[in-house]
Order: sequence, then structure tokens, then C-alpha cells
Amino acid sequence: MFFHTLRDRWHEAFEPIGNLVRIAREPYRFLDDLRRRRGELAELRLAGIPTVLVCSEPETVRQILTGSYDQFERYAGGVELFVDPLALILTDDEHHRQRRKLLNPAFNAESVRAFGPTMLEIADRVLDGLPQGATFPLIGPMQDITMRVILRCLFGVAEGPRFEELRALVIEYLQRVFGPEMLALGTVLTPTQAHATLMRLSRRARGSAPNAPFTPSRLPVQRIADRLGRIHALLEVEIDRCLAEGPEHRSDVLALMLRARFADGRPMSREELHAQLLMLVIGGYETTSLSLCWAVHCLVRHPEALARVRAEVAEVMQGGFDPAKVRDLHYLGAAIAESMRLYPIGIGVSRKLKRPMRLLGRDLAAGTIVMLSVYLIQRHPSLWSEPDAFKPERMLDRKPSAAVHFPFGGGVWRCLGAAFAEHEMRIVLARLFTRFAVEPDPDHRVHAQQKGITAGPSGGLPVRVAPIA
Ligand code: HEM
Repeated sequence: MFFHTLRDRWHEAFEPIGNLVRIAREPYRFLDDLRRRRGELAELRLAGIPTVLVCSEPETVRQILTGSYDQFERYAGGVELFVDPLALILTDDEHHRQRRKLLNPAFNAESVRAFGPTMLEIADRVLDGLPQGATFPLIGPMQDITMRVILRCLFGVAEGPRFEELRALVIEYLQRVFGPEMLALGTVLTPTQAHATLMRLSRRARGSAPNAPFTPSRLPVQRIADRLGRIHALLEVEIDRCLAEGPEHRSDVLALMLRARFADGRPMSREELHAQLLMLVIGGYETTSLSLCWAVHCLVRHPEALARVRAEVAEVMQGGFDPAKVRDLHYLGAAIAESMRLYPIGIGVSRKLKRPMRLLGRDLAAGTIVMLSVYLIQRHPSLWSEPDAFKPERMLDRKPSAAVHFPFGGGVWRCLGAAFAEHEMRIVLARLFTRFAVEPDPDHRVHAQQKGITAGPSGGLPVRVAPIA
């Protein structure tokens, strides 16, 4: 009896840390185990965040995903640590609806198509520099492409010294904000409090002169805050520059945001512009580069599918590569959708109950957090035949419903940048596979690893490439 109690207490205290370690090492396998052990509404305790119920029952997932503002609020699961509370991704109800309305036009199909030539130019330039004859992690060049695309298409920053500084700062900020010092801070502060601390400490660098050299502090936490402050200082310059040039003469997302007005005629405040801009970089950078790597991982292991992708690109782009025509690359689109089904970079999307609810025979209190498991639903044996097989054809025959295939989340909070990411992925993959032969590293067994809020291929997906003559 005594030993039982001791074991229970030990388990109670260390399970959340053990879960965190296991989920970081192999997130997909962890979720498979969780469903096997605890069923389709499984309690998950993770160190540093509240307990969540992981749901993988298709009908319940559909109900919650299509739910409304008065039933649910979004639970951002730690995103509060690195974006401002004003950012769209942290807002709910009317506040969210209004901002979404304002930002949607910048990300609709027409706006996204206009970014195609810039995406193509950047993709080709980065692909020109791929190391040849050596094995290298593909994630590096994919991150390089996505960050450059964001800074050019969203912020309208012209390439040059300020572009390079902003690029390096954002990358360093994102690397460090998930590092040990922020994790340590997270043990004593909530993510919102930790972010408020960073913002307070960032004031010094926020006032730094954009043209003067910038040296961040070496002190823990302060060095992250300094980078955040400097990012905001450089964003301020970009906002001023856009206003001086006239937002009506530019077509980047920042210009569209400066032109947009709320229903009462108000423009976005400076504070809000900063919050949305930083959120867009964070939302679009790691997500797109990891999804690109997973698509490459699938295609290089399925030569017949890859051959079909190449043949389709050759046929559609007969008169020369036209980025607007990537929308006609249906098989490539299906291959991307299928790779995102097998390997979603976000293992789940979470919602918080606004009122008590009965789900799968359990009475749940208001405030309960339910994580809809994208990964488990997208591999659910009752929804997909051969759920673990890569079969792009299944996406061609019939578009799956939004409640069974939702790598971009769903409902009122569905990813704002989904069309942007899909367009960019088609351009990058079409260029990569028609310009290069790509081989996986035979000595590396690829599995998923969770870093921060995303799941990517281990080792950054080591590959070798050779130009196609
Ligand atoms: C393949 C790439 C991407 C994936 C897999 C992805 C995935 C997601 C997911 C799962 C969500 C949460 C949705 C929910 O809770 O239902 C989300 C939200 C969001 N994403 Fe993405 N994303 C990608 C690319 C992008 C890009 C390129 C941008 C912007 C440039 C972006 C901006 C956002 C924003 C702003 C939100 C919050 C939307 C809202 O609250 O209304 N994402 N994304």
C-alpha cells in the first residue's frame, strides 16, 4: 500500500516532465501510444502547460472544429510566450472576427498569386547555392527561402543590410525563445507573464538607432529581449518607410495592413501592427519550411510519384516556368496535401470550452482544454484506407472534408496563411525537383521531432542533390 502511494506520487510529479521529453523525441509515436493506452479522449499532462484532453474521435473533432465563438475560445498552447497579446492568433470573439476581416484580403488567392514572381526569384536564388556532392540538412535552405519570402512579400523589405539584420535577428530570436533560459523562466511565470517580462526588458533595444551598430547583451533573458527590441526598432523603420512611400503604391501585406480600416474607420495602431507583423513571421517561417521538408521526404521515397510530379511540371510549364500556373499542378498539390496528412507540423489544434459540455460520455467543465489531434485523425484507420501509406491519388479523386484533413486547423481560427504557404510550396517543390535529383541520406532513419510548437524531420532531413542536366 505504502509503495503504491509512493509510486503514484512519483508518477504524479514526474509524468508531465517525462511526457515533455517523450513528445519532443518522437511526437507522432507518443500520440499513437497515448491513444492506445487511454483511448480517444485522453488526458495529457505536460510540464509548463495546463492539462489537455487529446481528442481523436472523428465526430467529436468535427463538432469542435466547426464550433463557434460562443462555444469555444482558441487555446494557443504556449504561443503567448513569443507573440504579443494583441496578435490575431491570441484573440477571440469580436476582437478576432474584426482583425481577421481586416487581414483576410491580404491572404486571399488573388493577393497570394501576386507574390508568385518574388517567391520564384527567391527560390531559384537559394537553390542555386545548394551544396553539391555533400550531404546536408535540407531544412537550412528551406528556412532561408521562407524567411526571405516573408520579409519581401509580407514586410516589403528590400534586400540589403537592414534586410539581412532583420533576418538574422528573427532567426536568433526564434531559436533562443525556445531555449533553456526561457524554459526556466516558464517554470515560475505563465507564458503571458514571460512575454510581458521580455517586452519590458526589450525597451532598451527598442529605442536603438536603426543605423547604429547593435550589440545584444550577453546576460541570459536580456539577450533575447534585446533581439526582440531591435526587431521592433527595425519594424518601426519599415512602417515609417511604407507610410512615406505611400501604402497605396505597394502590394505587400504591410501596405495592405496600413490601408485597411476597421468598421468605424480606424486604422490599426502602431502597437497592433507590430504585434501582427511579428506573428506573421513566426506563423509562416518554421511551419512552411518544415512542411516543405516533409513533402520532399515523401516524394524522394516514392520515385513513381516523383516522376509524375516532374512530368506534370514539364507539361504545365512548357513555355517556361510561370509561377501563376502552379495552381494547375494538381498532382503536386495532391502530393503536398498527402504529405501534410501523414506529417502535420502541428500535431493538434486546441480549443477551450466556454461552457460545460458532455463529450464522449464525459461531463467537462467550462475552461477544459481539448486538443483535436490533427495527426491521429489524419491517420485514423476508420477514415483512411492504408492510413500510413503515401498515396497522393487519394487527394486527387475527392477533396477530403475539412474535419478529417486539417493540417491548417479549421473553423473560424483556420490558418490565415494557408493559401500563401500552399502557393509557395508548389513553387519551391516544382523548382527543386525539376532542377535537381534529390536523394535521401541512406544512413539516417528519419523520424519526427518536436521543437517548440512544430514537428519536423529529425536531423533537418539530410539529403544529397545533383543538378539535372
Ligand atoms: C505549411 C505551412 C503552415 C501550416 C502547416 C500552418 C498551420 C497553422 C495552424 C495549424 C494554425 C492553427 C489553426 C487553428 O487553431 O485552427 C495556424 C494559424 C495561423 N497561421 Fe498558419 N500555418 C502555415 C503557414 C502560415 C503562413 C505562411 C502564415 C502567414 C504568413 C501563417 C499565419 C497564421 C496565422 C496568422 C494564424 C492564426 C489565425 C487566426 O487566429 O485566425 N501560417 N497555422
